[in-house]
This record gives sequence, C-alpha cells and structure tokens, in this order.
Amino acid sequence: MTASENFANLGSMVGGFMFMWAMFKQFFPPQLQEYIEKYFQSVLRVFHPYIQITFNEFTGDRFMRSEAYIAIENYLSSNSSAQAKRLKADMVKNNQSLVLSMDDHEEVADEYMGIKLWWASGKNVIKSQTPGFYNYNATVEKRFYKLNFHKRYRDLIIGPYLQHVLKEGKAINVKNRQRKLYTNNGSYWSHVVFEHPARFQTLAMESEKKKEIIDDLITFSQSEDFYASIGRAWKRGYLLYGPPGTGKSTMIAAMANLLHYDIYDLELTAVKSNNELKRLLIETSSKSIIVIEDIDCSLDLTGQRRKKEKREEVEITDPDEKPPKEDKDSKASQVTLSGLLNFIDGLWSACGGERLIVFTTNYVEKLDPALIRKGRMDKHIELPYCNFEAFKILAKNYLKLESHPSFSTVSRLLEETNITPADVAEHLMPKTLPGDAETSLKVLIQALEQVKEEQKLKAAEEDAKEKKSLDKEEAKE
Ligand SMILES: Nc1ncnc2c1ncn2[C@@H]1O[C@H](COP(=O)(O)OP(=O)(O)OP(=O)(O)O)[C@@H](O)[C@H]1O
Ligand SMILES: [Mg+2]
Repeated sequence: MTASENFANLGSMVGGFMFMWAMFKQFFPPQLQEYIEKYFQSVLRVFHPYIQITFNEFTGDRFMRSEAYIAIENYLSSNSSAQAKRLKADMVKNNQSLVLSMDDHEEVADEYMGIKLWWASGKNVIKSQTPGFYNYNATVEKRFYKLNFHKRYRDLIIGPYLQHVLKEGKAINVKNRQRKLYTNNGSYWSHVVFEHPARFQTLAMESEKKKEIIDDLITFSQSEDFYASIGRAWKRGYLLYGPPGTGKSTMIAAMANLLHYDIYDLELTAVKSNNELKRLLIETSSKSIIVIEDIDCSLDLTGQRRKKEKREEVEITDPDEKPPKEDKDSKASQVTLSGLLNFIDGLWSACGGERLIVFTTNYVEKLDPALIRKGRMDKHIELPYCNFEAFKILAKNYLKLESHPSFSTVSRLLEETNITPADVAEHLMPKTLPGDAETSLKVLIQALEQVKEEQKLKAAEEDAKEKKSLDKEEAKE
C-alpha cells in the first residue's frame, strides 16, 4: 500500500469518526463534549495530518449572522442536497422558491482542483448568561460549519478555495434574494418588490442581436477583475432607442431578470438639483440597473432644463411624439446636462460594485452627442419595428405555433408595413379562452393590411404636400 493510499485510508477513517461524532455528540452533556473533543484533538494532532477551520454563525455581535457563514450555507446548499441525508428547507423570494441546506450534524464532501475536503455542520447548545428581558438562563443554539482538509493543501484551501466558496455563496444569495424596483419620490428612493415576467427568451427580436446583448451583459457581470485591472469603474451604459412599443422597457426588465439585479427607475423631472441627483446615485446599491426612461423628454439637451412656459409653446406635430414630462416643481428643478454627465462618469458613480446605466428614447437623433458617446453609453441598441423573425417569437409565445401556412403572408406584409411588436402582440392576444390560433392570425393579417393601406395613404398625402410647397416656391420665384 502506498503512502498516499495510507493517507487516504487514514483520512476516511478520521472522516468517518468525525462524522459519527458529529451525529452522536448531541447525546453528551456540553462539558463532556468539550472535554472529549479537546482530548481527541490532541491525540489526532499526533497521527492526523488534517487541518480544521470553524466558521461560527454568530461572531462577536450576537445579532448579526456572520457573512462567511451565510455564504458557506448557500454554497453548501448546492451540493448538500445531493449528498446529505437530512436537509433543512427554507422559503426565499417571497415564499416562492424552496432552498435546501444541510441539517445540523451532517457532513458533505467537496472537491476543488482534484483535492477532497469535508464540510460538517454542527451546533452547540449553551445556556445564555446574558441578562435579557425575559430569557435569562434560556438556551442558545450556536451553529457552525467545520472544514477539514489535508495540511499539505493549506495555502490553496485558505486562499483560492475559500475565496471561491465565498464568491459562489454570495452569488447564490444574490440569485435567491427578493429583488426590488426603486423609484424616486423627489430625492428619496422608495421601493416595491420587483417581479416582472419578461425574459430574453420571450423578447421578440433577431436572435443574433439578442445573443450579442446577452453575451455582453454576462461578460460585464463577470468582469470585476478585468475592470479593476484596466482601472475603470465597473459600470456599463446602454442606450435603447426605437419607436414606442418596440420593447425597450420590456428589455430592461429582462436584463434585470437575467443578471438578478435591482432596478432604480430614476425620474429626472422630480430631481431638483445636481446635488440631489448625486445623493440619489450614492444611495443606489451594487448589482443594479439605473434607468432613465425617455431621456429626450427629461432634459433640455442644450444644458438647461426646459422652462415650463417654453414647453407650452412646443408644438407636437407627430401624434406618436410624447409631450415633455411636467415638472413637479419647475422653479426648483436645476438638473443640467453637465450634472447628468457627471452622474454617469463622476467618481461617486463608481462606489462599490457593478452598475448598469440604461437610457431609453424614442428620438435618438435629438440627443446631445456628448451624452451618448462611447464610454458613457457603451452600447447603443435599436429596437426596430416588428420583422418576421420577431413575429415568429411572438407567434411561439402567444399561439404556440412554430409554423403555419399564413406565415408567408404575414412575412410579406411585415416587410411592407411599420408595425410595433406591441401592436402585433395585441392582435395575437386570445380574445376568448382557450385561444384560437387561426382566428388570431386572421385578425393580425387584416390589421396588417389595414395599417399598410393607412401608411400608403399617409405617404401619398405627404408627397402631395411636399409637391404643393415646392410648386408654391417655384411660383414665387
Ligand atoms: N420586442 C418585444 N418582444 C415582446 N414583447 C414586446 C416587444 N415589444 C413590445 N412588446 C409588448 O408590448 C408591450 C409594450 O412594450 P414596452 O413597454 O416594452 O415598449 P417601449 O419600447 O418601452 O415603449 P415606450 O417607448 O412607449 O416606452 C409590452 O408589455 C410587451 O408585452
Ligand atoms: Mg417604455
């Protein structure tokens, strides 16, 4: 038998003993437990080349659970459900999903770069000596995890392995937490639970473009070290532009769901000054998307906000155009373009952790180039009118149809008309339950034909108008 086999045998014997001890120690009085453990440890040190690290649930402050303990609990929840025989179940995310973790006095094995290690959970029941309101002399349960590994791997385990455990555990925690949608009421954030069903899978857009966006987001979320190495703040700006109803807001919700981020929906018109803007930003947490919708309506892009009187003079010729948002208190509102630019690249926007900044607009051509240059808005994404590829996704979502003889007609009509995915989706909505795909497709084709006619007429009218004004000018000359 080789030395390494001996080690392995000794390791599993010791592991087995520790496992048995973890199971049965609860039947011994606490003092005796401590005595046996102490004695066992000193005997073990002679023969046993293993190191043990204990992570207590509460350290120092009795009311704050240790971050390391929580991260380990989460990390172990991923492999303990496969190995441990006794599990604890807990509800997370507003009682919507169940998380399993190993019960007290269980042991699970883990492997890291080919090295085997053992995690054991346990608890000590001790009498509380702290004078409290009513529970003096009550018993307190002190839980812990113990990690056992061969001393040969000390540096690897204490360094990279534990870092890996904490990182993974925190990531699981982020995934399981209840996410929030924050909105600013003046210069204060208030929040509600964020539960939007939008997903990239159900978003109607070209698959290549969609994949590019997903890859970009995932790369960003995993690039902490890269951003640190090139000396850039860990944030990324997205500009989403396109006509109303093409899925800009839906995409933001899908981004938040993909990365498990919170959303801060910033209403610029309710912010009174650049300083308030700064304060709001400092209060945002890591792993979040800061959204400013309809940026063209929120700010006068010459650098000063639009004054109320001026706004009333603005003539809206395009029926699709949104009127500028009303200021709640226009006299006191002084957020400027330079304030907003500072908001994006100011030092304080980099405070701790990753952030996405997303602007949306219906009129990209109206925006100041300074606002959307690369580095501020790193990625410009156009959400266009519905094309056939986008329609196929909607048909799959709404009608559960992958193909149909009418699809060729729809494809031809979509090439000849400008219709938004929101309009297409509305026509595909079942009018009765259960829905009837044939009827929905017929309704959509009729609507497309009607829109096509209307758009043709409108184009002809515009041509005639243009011709008329040209004729007038010619006549004048
Ligand atoms: N690309 C899309 N894929 C799937 N559904 C879409 C898409 N675009 C729009 N919809 C549907 O239309 C509705 C309106 O879309 P959304 O609010 O995202 O549009 P928007 O681009 O933000 O419009 P606005 O410019 O007016 O804010 C959504 O609830 C969604 O169901
Ligand atoms: Mg929107």
